Amino acid sequence: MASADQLIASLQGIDAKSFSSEAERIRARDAVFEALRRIQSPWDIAWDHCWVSGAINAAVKTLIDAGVFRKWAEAGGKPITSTKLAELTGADVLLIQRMMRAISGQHLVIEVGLDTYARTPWAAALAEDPSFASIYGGFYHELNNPMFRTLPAFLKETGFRNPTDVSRCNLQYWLGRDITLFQYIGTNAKLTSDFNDAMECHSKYNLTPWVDIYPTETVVEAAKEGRPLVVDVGGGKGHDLKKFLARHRDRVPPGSLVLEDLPEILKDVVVDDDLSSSPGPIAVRPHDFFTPQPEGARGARVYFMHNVLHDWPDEAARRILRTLAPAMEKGYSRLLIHESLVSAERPLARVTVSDITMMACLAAAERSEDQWRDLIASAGLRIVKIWRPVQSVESIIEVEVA
Ligand SMILES: C[S@@+](CC[C@H](N)C(=O)[O-])C[C@H]1O[C@@H](n2cnc3c(N)ncnc32)[C@H](O)[C@@H]1O
Repeated sequence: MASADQLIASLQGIDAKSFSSEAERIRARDAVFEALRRIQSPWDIAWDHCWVSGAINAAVKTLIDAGVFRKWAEAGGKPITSTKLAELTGADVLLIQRMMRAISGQHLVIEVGLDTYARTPWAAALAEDPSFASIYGGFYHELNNPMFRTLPAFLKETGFRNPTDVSRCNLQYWLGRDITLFQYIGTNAKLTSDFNDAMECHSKYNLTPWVDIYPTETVVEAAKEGRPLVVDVGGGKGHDLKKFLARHRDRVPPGSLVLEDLPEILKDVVVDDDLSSSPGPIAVRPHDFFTPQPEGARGARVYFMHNVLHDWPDEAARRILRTLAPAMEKGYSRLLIHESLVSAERPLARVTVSDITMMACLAAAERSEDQWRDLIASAGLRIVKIWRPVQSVESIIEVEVA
């Protein structure tokens, strides 16, 4: 018989800082989650799925919109009552009390006294990192979560076929419009900015930075003069180029890091807010990756694609690669595909959740190593090496012209 007291005692005092490395933290987190599922009754699990997710997302979004986390931080971030939070935000005290009780029940804040709450690292991050708070904004709240509502009906209506047509998938079924995901995001400035923030957060919190996986010193060492160093294809806000820049600032000539994305996605992107030089190291170039690379972006040492190809079914992904390949110099240029690999056995839960997300919004998929090999070979390219960090969600597939 397991002793609840013993178990509870062994879990007391554990937090994210209790482990010797990030890989150890993730191992422990996954084990605790697995144990939780074994302890939960079927009803506990259904309760989490069908009640908790919706109610808590709504409470969190309401508290963010009311300014609770921001005002709490401005007031010093110490334990605080709901009454004080209502006073700071001008919101109804009863409403704030109910929302705070709800998120406290999920251990998102800690009840330390009567109606008094302390911040967790999550609650502090909502105030300190605006892009983290915006995850609960236009992208997830207005798009990512609601689009799942229609996925089962769409799959039923289409005879439970695996979707592969990006222009006739669940997104169009849900929206009732003939529009693809990135076109739809581009129609709304707030959604575009929230989407870019969400991608930045993935890049910041969901994985090992690419410069810690791939030996980026080889990029600067081998660089040919007058050529771009890194072209970030579909690079969003440019957060991955900034990681490279932070590592190699002294060895990056002006304009040699090229940020490419659709014009509407790049419209409000600022890459050089912390850089005084002009022109800065990062050149922003609107570009559609279904068209050939422009003159200034050819023959680069590295073409970098982070979470781009998982947005596209095989045929479109092959077209993107075949369109890019002629810009690569054989024996010199590398394509770094920074993506998840679905393991044959016990694939990471983050990857399988992302797989269903790709299915729902783009009729696309996360790929296994074999699927990546087939796709890359079919575009006239070959894999040099797969850099696969321990316990990390995403790997780097290093590719060159075959
Ligand atoms: C999942 S996001 C990844 C963004 C960024 N690489 C990152 O990892 O945060 C995919 C990116 O591809 C861009 N994209 C979609 N279609 C494109 C196209 N036809 N040409 C260029 N970029 C495109 C999107 O705007 C988006 O920024």
